[in-house]
Amino acid sequence: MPYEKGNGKTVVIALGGNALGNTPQEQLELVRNTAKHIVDMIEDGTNVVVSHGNGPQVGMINNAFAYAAANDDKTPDMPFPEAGAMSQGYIGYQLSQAILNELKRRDIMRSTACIVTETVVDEDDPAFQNPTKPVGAFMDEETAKAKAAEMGITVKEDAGRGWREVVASPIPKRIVEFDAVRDLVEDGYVVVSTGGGGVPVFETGDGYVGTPAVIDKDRSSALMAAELGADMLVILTAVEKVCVNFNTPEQQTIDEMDVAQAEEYIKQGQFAPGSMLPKVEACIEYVEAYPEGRALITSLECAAAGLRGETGTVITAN
Ligand SMILES: Nc1ncnc2c1ncn2[C@@H]1O[C@H](COP(=O)(O)OP(=O)(O)O)[C@@H](O)[C@H]1O
Ligand SMILES: NC(=O)OP(=O)(O)O
Repeated sequence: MPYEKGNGKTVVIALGGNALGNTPQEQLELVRNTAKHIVDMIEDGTNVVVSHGNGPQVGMINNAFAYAAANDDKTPDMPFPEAGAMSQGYIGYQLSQAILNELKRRDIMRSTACIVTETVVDEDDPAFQNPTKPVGAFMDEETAKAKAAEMGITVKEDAGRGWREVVASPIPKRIVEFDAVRDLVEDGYVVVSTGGGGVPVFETGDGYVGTPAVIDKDRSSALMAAELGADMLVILTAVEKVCVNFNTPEQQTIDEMDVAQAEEYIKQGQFAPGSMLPKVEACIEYVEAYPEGRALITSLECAAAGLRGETGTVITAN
């Protein structure tokens, strides 16, 4: 039987950490639930490109290889870009399998395709001088500072939630496999791509070369959504709506904001760096590049309702 094509909107979904959990085993359980919410959108005919985070996972892979290589002579040193590609591979495998199983359960004739994706970054990006992207597990301050001294890594406090290793997070310039993603979407595939923002690569005279960094997946998703001319960028995280005065007695949810209002809130410091700020910035980048589009920030559980315009925070160009 031929596969169906979506006949509705095209959306790029960026999945946050709560959709994936902390270990491969926990993730396998969680992605089944994540897949249900994604397939709720597909069932309405929506064409979906799914991207996902990889901060905890690439940190875990990197630490595991570093530990093993330091303690035996059989384990090779694992370059960071390869660790990033491994994280895309196993997360993408679990996600696309869970989505495919859910599609089959509902007798929806769509199929999935998972692409290990590279994203071009600029060698002169100032991010390489100032690491900001949290990777790996949370630590207490003492452990984090001891690891930093022992291993020469940079650690920072992450939005009031503990300490983590940080690596450079350069700006995504171009998604290398973009044409393949577009063609697959046009052919009706549910595409998992740009995981972990894509493996960061430099474009050199000799071709693409991986570099040790982690791109913010929300920014790469914004780039993908703008290039595709997607109707919506959907950023799914742990909160139903973005707030002002977050976590204070004066907290208020935001239903909708245009770029000017969002920039005003950014000036006021309403969105925490390393968590909500890059999400709002990614939404601004997308609607500025593609003003017909609408960006939505909401929770996984509210995703389908958010697409119907019933909840979440919507960001528009004006
Ligand atoms: N102004 C804000 N409004 C809502 N949530 C905020 C705000 N500032 C910070 N946050 C926090 O940011 C978190 C989302 O960032 P993070 O957990 O890093 O993303 P991800 O879901 O991609 O892993 C929310 O769950 C919330 O705890
Ligand atoms: N690459 C990336 O943005 O990962 P997290 O969402 O897990 O931080």
